[in-house]
Amino acid sequence: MLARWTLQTRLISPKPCATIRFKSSARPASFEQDEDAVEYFRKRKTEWKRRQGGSYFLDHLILTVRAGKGGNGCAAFHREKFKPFGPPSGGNGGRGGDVYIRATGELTSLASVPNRIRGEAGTNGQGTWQNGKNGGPTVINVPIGTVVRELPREDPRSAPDEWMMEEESLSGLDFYEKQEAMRENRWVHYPRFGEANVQRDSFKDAEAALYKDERERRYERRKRQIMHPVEIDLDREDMQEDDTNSPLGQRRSDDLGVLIATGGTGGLGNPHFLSDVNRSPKFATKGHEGETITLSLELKILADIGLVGFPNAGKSTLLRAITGGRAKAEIAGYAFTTLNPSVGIVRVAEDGTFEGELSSQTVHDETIVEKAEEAEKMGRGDYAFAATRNQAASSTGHYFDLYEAFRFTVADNPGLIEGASDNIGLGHTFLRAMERALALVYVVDLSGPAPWDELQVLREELETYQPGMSNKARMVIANKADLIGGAGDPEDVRAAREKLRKLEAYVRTELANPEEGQYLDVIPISAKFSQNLPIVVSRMKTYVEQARSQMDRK
Ligand SMILES: Nc1nc2c(ncn2[C@@H]2O[C@H](COP(=O)(O)OP(=O)(O)OP(=O)(O)O)[C@@H](O)[C@H]2O)c(=O)[nH]1
Ligand SMILES: [Mg+2]
Repeated sequence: MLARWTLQTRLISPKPCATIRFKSSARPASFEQDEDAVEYFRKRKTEWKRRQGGSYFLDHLILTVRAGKGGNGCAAFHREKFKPFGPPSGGNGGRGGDVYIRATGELTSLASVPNRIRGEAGTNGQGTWQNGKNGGPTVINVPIGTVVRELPREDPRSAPDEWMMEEESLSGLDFYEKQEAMRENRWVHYPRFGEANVQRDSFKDAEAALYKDERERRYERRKRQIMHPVEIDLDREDMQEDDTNSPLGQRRSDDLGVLIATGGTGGLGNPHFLSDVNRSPKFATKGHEGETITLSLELKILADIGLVGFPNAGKSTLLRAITGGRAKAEIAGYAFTTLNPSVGIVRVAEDGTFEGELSSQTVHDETIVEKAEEAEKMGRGDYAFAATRNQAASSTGHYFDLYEAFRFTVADNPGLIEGASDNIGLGHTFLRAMERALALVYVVDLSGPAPWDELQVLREELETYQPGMSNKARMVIANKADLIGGAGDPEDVRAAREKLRKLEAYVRTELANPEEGQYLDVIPISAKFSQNLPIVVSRMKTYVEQARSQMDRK
């Protein structure tokens, strides 16, 4: 009763939450023991992730780009001894920086791309005809294979452009207030001449011309958005546009990629408004806002193999085990530990050994246990004489950098549960990453009461997400085999064998696709204790090889 009461007060009153807002590493020891608090924070984190609707996953991102704002023009007059009325001398503002997008082989996911990007602003013009400096270009680096699409303006996720933002800020004002606010956004006045300026006909003419120009710009921008929305398939590293300002046939010296948003033009200095009727213009214009564009970035292929399984089946443990601990997937004994798909690279040598196999003695325990062990080792000073990863590898005759013959990527996913299609758990969003995987692998907990039921749910959920998707599944990994069979008691071993056989029978009758001659392999393993992994890796390697050769043939 007491436990429930504490949980409820946390939910309604913000104060205790505020006091326990620290990083997991900085949590006091007592925090980990307060199971209610841990449970509450975990649920809140899962809920938060779900609300994002998958917009920040590694393979998909909604990105708002605003190119740089142009610098303001300057209203100034030349001052010189014996020349009381010098000519207007305000410089123009610098152009705002453009934003480009470029594919690079150095990245493998969209994780490093921020979801808001602002181009560099141009600087303001100054007196004595000094123009402002142009903003430099901003380049967004994305992995090769990224498809970039512009979201239409009607899409609720797309960011408002400068005119929509202005409209919003002016709502509720009367005509004169609006007029004043709009002038404020567009004009720079010579000190103390603001009120006098706006009365003059020359200013009114200039203002009419400015609005006309703005309407044209706005029309052109909207027309472009409708007729030619940005859609780029960045499948090569050297894609770049010719620089329209460079002499014919000459390429831009720097590889900037493809232009996606142009910077705003700089404001005009007051000399621009010099005319027969106005010999002393005391106003200049402000710089234009840069182009705003909302893009959806999608990575075509994220990983070769996708792991699909219930929460806690041991997917993250498996990924760590087959990558030799390089993939930093978090492992814990509660559901939805993994909130984002993460990708690991499996490296296989010529003789079929893989990196994780070299450290087959390693136990991949829960992250919190591993961290505590590491800290203890560190405290004892054990690391001072420990072999480095390369030394350890060379003692077994393997330098992976030298003998690596094949590599493929495996994605660890958040857990999938029954009803994911109704947005229970993390929903389906992360399965998008798996849509284009070359092969899928089911991971089930063999120690559970009915692993075959899990398989059925997984298959149904895949099919609900995308009909035909479950055909990509090639293997069933029966994890946690160490937990069944007891301590070698013949009766327990027999029961364990029986269970495995039942699972195999289920897979053969229910999951196979005999028309295509496809039967799924069932492989019992223990990811935690790295048992029976070589066979898993060699089968995965075969699937990837087959799928790749089929892709080449197409
Ligand atoms: N005994 C035993 N325990 C295992 C094995 N594999 C994983 N576990 C344990 O099972 C629990 C869950 O493991 P995770 O790897 O976090 O499971 P997951 O499928 O990634 O779970 P989610 O991220 O929540 O979907 C942890 O407590 C692991 O230590 C295994 O082979 N044997
Ligand atoms: Mg996990």
